[in-house]
Amino acid sequence: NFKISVCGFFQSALTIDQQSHSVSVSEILAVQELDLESGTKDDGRWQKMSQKPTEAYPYAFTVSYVRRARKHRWRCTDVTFFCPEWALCQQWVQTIKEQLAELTSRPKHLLVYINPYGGKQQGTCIYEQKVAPLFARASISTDVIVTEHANHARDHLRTVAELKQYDGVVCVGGDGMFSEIVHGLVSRTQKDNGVDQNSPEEKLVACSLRIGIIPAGSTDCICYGTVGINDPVTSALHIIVGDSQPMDVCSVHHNKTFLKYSVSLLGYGFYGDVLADSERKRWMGPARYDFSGFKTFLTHHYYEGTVSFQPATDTLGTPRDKSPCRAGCVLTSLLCSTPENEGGWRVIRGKFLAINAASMSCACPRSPKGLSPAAHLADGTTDLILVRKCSRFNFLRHLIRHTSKDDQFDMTFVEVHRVRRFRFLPRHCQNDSEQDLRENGKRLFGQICRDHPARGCSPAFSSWNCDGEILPHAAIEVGVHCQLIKLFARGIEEPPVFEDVAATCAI
Ligand SMILES: Nc1ncnc2c1ncn2[C@@H]1O[C@H](COP(=O)(O)OP(=O)(O)OP(=O)(O)O)[C@@H](O)[C@H]1O
Ligand SMILES: CCCCCCCCCCCCC/C=C/[C@@H](O)[C@H](CO)NC(=O)CCCCC
Ligand SMILES: [Ca+2]
Repeated sequence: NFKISVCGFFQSALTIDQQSHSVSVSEILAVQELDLESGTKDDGRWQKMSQKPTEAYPYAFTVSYVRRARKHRWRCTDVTFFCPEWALCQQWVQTIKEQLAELTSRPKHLLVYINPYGGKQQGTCIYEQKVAPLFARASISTDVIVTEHANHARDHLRTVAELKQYDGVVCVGGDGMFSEIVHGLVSRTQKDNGVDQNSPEEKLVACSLRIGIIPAGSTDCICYGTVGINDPVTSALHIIVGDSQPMDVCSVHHNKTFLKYSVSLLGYGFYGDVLADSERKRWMGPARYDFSGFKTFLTHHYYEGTVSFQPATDTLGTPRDKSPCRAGCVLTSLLCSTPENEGGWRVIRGKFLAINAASMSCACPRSPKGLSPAAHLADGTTDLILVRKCSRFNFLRHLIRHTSKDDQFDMTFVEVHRVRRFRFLPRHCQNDSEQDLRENGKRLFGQICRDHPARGCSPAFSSWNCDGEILPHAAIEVGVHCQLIKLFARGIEEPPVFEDVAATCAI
């Protein structure tokens, strides 16, 4: 009354409850023979088995595999098989091990950076309790570094010898920590390949090491937008199975000098001001964004300037599409190529409450569909969202739509363009040589305005929020580098089919 076959995938028909269940080998995490003589397993999990060996079936092995749970969560589940013969048991264990060994995309050795101060300051605890045991079970070895200061991970990656010994880099933290890893890896790759990051037109060399994110931050929007949930166990399992998700990276330059890379949001005006205010309230933890968001909404500052951009006319999608980027997305599977007919530049001058460039959806627990719901992770474009000066009431309507099904772009004062490159020049910055002088003066004026808000007084300059970090200049040039990095992720899977599986079965 049972059948097991291996034909590209491992299949078992369970005798219990007459249920049948198949698990792809690619989603098996580990196989372990049970030591029945001592009556227990190395890690004590023996107690959890719902059925003990019988005289007829005295040998057993356990397969750990990925089970899909609610809301894109993955969990590690064990199933124990009992065998009548020792040799049969051995044969199964060996066969499964051989099949697993053929999965060459799985990492064996990882470099892990933990930010102990990100989010709710739980990074170390999350890694030790939830992630390290899973890596150990999957026989992944690690070198772990708990960071001691900001940019520790970035600078270590830039200089560490023998980076090639690793199959990937893992960061335990939030978007800021991920950004450090991106800067470290991208800079290192350009240095190793003799590429000058200061040239905005330069084609950058893609990084070969994949990056894993164990979410332990405040927003975790990169993790949320590439996995579908900010859950440490889910992310650890995506790393173990060796998923790979390419991602675009924007380079930001000022005056032909490299400033920063951005993977999620470049936001001037509203999101820049929220961030600038919230940085002074880090002690509040993730709640600082709600506080500063509310405060910034009330101040209702607008900023004048000129946005120039190169529309991505040759792409298959638009920012108003109804279908979001999901696992197996066709735009992501296309190879990046330099468009043959790069379109001309468009120029828009105006007064803006917000200028946002979203290279991915920027979905996060605060806004499950994100700033640009149809943005793609790896299509070589960013969605440029311009929110013109409008009433507080209308801006509130726009913001609230980020949290509902309504279209936040379907408003007269909002426009959105899918672009490959853009520039921003704040008003009063007429030429580059004058720029810094003017910026410093206006920044001072802006600060006075901020500190003593008066009716009709809006500061001349905001700041750019670059993936959660403030940029030192308002005038910037941005270019998208298609699929410059790869993550241990697969994009957000479509809603899973629920499965129930009994924990024990017989061969
Ligand atoms: N040991 C450390 N001490 C102080 N700061 C650190 C340390 N390690 C990393 N950092 C910095 O802390 C900043 C914030 O960290 P992280 O991104 O992990 O959390 P977060 O800001 O709470 O979350 P999010 O970025 O998702 O909003 C990062 O920019 C990083 O450079
Ligand atoms: C009245 C209800 C209004 C609700 C409006 C909700 C709109 C939320 C949109 C969320 C956009 C998140 C963009 C992500 C940016 C990250 O790169 C960055 C680093 O973590 N986070 C922030 O800057 C933190 C920025 C946090 C902003 C709130
Ligand atoms: Ca993109």
